[in-house]
Amino acid sequence: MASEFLLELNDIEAGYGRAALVLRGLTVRVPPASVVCLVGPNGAGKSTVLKVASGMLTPRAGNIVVDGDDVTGKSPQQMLATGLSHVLQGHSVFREMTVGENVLLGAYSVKDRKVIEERSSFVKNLFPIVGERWGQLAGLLSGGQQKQVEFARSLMVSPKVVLLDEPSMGLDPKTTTKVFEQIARMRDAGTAVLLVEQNARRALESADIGCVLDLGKVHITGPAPELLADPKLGELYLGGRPAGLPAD
Ligand SMILES: Nc1ncnc2c1ncn2[C@@H]1O[C@H](COP(=O)(O)OP(=O)(O)OP(=O)(O)O)[C@@H](O)[C@H]1O
Repeated sequence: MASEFLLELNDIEAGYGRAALVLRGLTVRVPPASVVCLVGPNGAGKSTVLKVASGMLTPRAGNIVVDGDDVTGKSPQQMLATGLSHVLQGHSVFREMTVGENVLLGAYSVKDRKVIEERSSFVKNLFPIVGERWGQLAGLLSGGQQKQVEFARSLMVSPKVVLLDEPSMGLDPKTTTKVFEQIARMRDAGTAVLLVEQNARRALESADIGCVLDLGKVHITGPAPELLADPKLGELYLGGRPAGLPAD
């Protein structure tokens, strides 16, 4: 029987070295064909959640389940092999390499040339700019186009869930809108997405499910439109009231 969730982080406790815990009993679940968005104040632990999910940080308690299999304690390479692909915060495109070379880096663990060709065609189709600029230096692309190269690279392992850390960072509002459209395309093409964002309101507008993280726990989770419409949540975490709502 297929699992109800592609990724489950259950009751996770995690932190860095001897410092106090950052995550204190956090639970996040990602259903198939969904974009789940984690929002919360600076330093709440959003990026730490993704590091735990991708095996960069081993939790001190709790478990990680991918499509029904407990994968807690696996290395980043093993997590990638189980179907979790992490796109880190900031820009990770190699500017002096071509777009194609950047994308193919994501397929370094894939040995079958035919599979690599099939997946290359898939990402070129999903992100047309990647196909159009395949042979050009990646450094010549705009910030939003480079993001698409990063997304394409992450899809070359055919992941179950892509983990996106602040995909809108450094992008102007128009480009941000385009990047969120590309994220929805990834979901529609069959890859679930867990993303974290500072730009909470904008991210929730494009997400299916929202999770509000504070003090190392998820305090509220639900359909993103409901979270967006909640005036209390708006004031506390989303930088103001929903549009059109009168003041008390
Ligand atoms: N490598 C690290 N070593 C030690 N502490 C760290 C490390 N990375 C993060 N932290 C600490 O963990 C806490 C949570 O950080 P994290 O980056 O997960 O938060 P965040 O919610 O993503 O923040 P932001 O929105 O500002 O990016 C912070 O107090 C931070 O200082």
